[in-house]
Amino acid sequence: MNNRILVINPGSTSTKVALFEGEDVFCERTLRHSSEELLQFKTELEQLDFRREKVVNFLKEEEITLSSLDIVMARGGLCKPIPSGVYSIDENLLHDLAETPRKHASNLGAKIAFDIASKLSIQSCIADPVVVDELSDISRFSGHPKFPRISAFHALNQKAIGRVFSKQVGIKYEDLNLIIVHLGGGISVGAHQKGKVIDVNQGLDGSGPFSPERSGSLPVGDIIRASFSGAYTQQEMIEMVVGRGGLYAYLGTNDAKAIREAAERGEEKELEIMNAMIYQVAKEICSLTVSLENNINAILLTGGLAHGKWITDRITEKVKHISDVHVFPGEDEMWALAQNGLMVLNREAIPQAYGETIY
Ligand SMILES: Nc1ncnc2c1ncn2[C@@H]1O[C@H](COP(=O)(O)OP(=O)(O)O)[C@@H](O)[C@H]1O
Ligand SMILES: CCCC(=O)OP(=O)(O)O
Repeated sequence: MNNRILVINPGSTSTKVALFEGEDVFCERTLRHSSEELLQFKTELEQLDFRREKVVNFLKEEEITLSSLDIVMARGGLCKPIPSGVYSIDENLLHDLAETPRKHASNLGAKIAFDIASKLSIQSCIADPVVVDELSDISRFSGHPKFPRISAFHALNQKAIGRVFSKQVGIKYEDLNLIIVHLGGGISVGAHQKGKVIDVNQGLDGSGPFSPERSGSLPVGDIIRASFSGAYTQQEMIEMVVGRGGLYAYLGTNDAKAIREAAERGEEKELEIMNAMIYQVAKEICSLTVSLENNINAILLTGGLAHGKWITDRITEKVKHISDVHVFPGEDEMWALAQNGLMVLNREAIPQAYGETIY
């Protein structure tokens, strides 16, 4: 067996697909989806066929023989809160991902992986889905018992980057205190205390800095009044928060690269909005010094926007008094999923049953 692992990772602005052979990447592609392309669908679930077709086309274009695959790994979505780990994709999991009221592209990964794997009678799994929940008790308080804070963030990439950094410094991830910032279509800022994410902004539709396509925290009274004003549908309100919030709302595009380039050229509006986003990210980082009791080994910046040195330099300038800042551009989610797949194939990890681990 060659240990051929197909990895599928749907994010808010892209579907990343890769084929690994053991530890090595054989081929990899980021299939970008523009705001226009995605906004033709009313819900994420409606994007299923569109995204699955993109994955199947990738397999054809790369001339990958389906029968040569050994396992399919996908980034997991907004199912019920579960511990960090690797999970078999089963009907239970697919049901919860289809029914969840919280919509996100990662809800589609398991279904696409399952459909491909079942035809081949091979295993399909998710690992460290976005609902990994290790919050401390105190960080669950929001301000009203009806609305506790929940854990929804870039768990897979934050943990993978935490482990990459731990290897670099020769200290176990479980022995480090880190603030890890994922700067993607959504932005999440996590306090990693000895291997557990004890506090993190709800990076989907809850709180934190605004991002290329999300509003982050909004003035809640104004939101309630707008929701009941009759001026907007529920869908329109949700889209102001996820999909058409943040950079998109201010500038009409979620393409942070193009906006960063314009800001660097000195275009006034782009510069002002980029500076505001950077300011909010830095504020969020500083807030986690409380969660980690000022005992922080390093701050790690990762995600697509971390390719922009202009952005990471500005964040660094604002938070370098807390700890050293290290930049890991892009993300290691594909590699992390492949590693989990390899461990399953080598029987070093036994996939857990989702239904038995829900908190
Ligand atoms: N060099 C760059 N400078 C600034 N932003 C970038 C750069 N490269 C990519 N990006 C932005 O990163 C975002 C996508 O981040 P990524 O982590 O890949 O997204 P997703 O959250 O969809 O997986 C896009 O807004 C893209 O424009
Ligand atoms: C729910 C948090 C995960 C997330 O926001 O992922 P993307 O930035 O890839 O959309």
